[in-house]
Amino acid sequence: MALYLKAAEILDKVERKEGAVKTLVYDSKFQNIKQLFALVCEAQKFSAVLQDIITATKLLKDTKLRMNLAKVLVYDLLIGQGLKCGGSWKAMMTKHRSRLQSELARMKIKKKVSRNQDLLSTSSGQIEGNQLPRYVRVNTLKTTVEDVIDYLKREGFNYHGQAGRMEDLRTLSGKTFILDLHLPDLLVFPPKTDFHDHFLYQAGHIILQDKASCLPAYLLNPPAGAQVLDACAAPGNKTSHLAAIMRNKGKLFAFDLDAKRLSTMSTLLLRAGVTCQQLANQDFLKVDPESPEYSRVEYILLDPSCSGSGMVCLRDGCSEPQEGAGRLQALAAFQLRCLNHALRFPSLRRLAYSTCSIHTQENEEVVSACLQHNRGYRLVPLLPGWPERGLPPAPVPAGQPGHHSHPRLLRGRPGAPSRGGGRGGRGGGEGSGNAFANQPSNQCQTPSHR
Ligand SMILES: C[S@@+](CC[C@H](N)C(=O)[O-])C[C@H]1O[C@@H](n2cnc3c(N)ncnc32)[C@H](O)[C@@H]1O
Repeated sequence: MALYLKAAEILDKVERKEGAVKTLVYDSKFQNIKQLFALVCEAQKFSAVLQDIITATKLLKDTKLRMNLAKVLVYDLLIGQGLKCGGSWKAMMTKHRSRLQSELARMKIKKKVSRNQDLLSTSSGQIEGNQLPRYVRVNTLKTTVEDVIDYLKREGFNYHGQAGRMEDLRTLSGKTFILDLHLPDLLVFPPKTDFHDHFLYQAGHIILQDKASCLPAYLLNPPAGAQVLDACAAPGNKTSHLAAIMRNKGKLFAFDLDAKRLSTMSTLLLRAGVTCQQLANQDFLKVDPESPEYSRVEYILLDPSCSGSGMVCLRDGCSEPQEGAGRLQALAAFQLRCLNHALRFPSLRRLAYSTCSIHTQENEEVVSACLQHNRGYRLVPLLPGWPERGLPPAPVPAGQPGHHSHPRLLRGRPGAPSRGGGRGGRGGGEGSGNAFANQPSNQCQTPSHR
């Protein structure tokens, strides 16, 4: 019962705009945070469907339940894994079960869908995530883009070549797909195309990874043979992308604090054919940059824990994601510590920092603060065709070391490999991106969303 009361309370608070789901769940002190978070997210996702069922069956009148309490109970009864309570609530809900089930079935027939999931895109509470293209990264450790395209064509998919503009990604429908505009190993399918049971996915030939999540490794672009460090790595999608870019040659140190996530990562990397990794269940902040083991680390990917406010699935139903100020501050402080720590590796040439947050506190402000403390580093312009740049970092005060009158116009050392701006890039001029530099040999770049 406590689970449902707490979940309903959080939904009430979200409606009153008292905070984002993740923060409210986190702050609830409920003993099983994961279970609570999953229930709240699902009930919120299916909110419009649940409301329609509850209204049509007059459940509130008959049971005297509040709407959000009814929603979480009906969710678990009809869509989730069954009620996790006993006593009077279970008896009450069981009494109404067949009426509620009939209403759900009627709704599916009316909308001409067979799965509960498919009700989402047709309900009034349409979710944004459902409208995003399905991105599929070709795992070049196991296959080639050409082979995957051929395979899918033989299965009846129509390949429309490389996208020429962003609009091409939005107009995909049916069994069509295209090659992404920016990333050479990324295929784009219409929203909701499901590959989870597909042979190519099961065999690790394709990875289901959003475009935003592909940017950090793509932009870091470590060459084959390099020594690379992935600081907060699990579950490892970016790690496997890095390994693919390095063609499994070199060394990829990957750390994560969470043993369970690291073990999942280990399985995923095996499936993806990654062999150049060295995993460690370790706090990155306790990794010694001066250790001889890391003396040749030249590339670091830093994708630390964040508020997740930029993840579409977590924003569903919230018009304006709101984080508790205290939590954001704590996250930003942690991210800054990680970033400052990463810049202490003596051979570091380039670092990619990413979050899936939409808050400037976790993005631009962290980068600005870091650059203020690490005058040997600068941002460099990458991916010039990318439309979103975020805010420029606070300028270094005039007269102080590292001051540049037009920091956005500075670039990394000529010849230092960089996507979009240097070797192997796609052209584009100085200052065309969210990138800064001040010491020739070190680069720090910030794709700000995963
Ligand atoms: C955003 S997730 C990383 C996602 C991953 N880069 C990917 O693409 O699959 C952040 C990860 O950082 C880990 N983490 C948090 N604090 C850490 C620390 N001090 N040291 C190492 N890992 C940490 C968390 O366990 C979590 O798995």
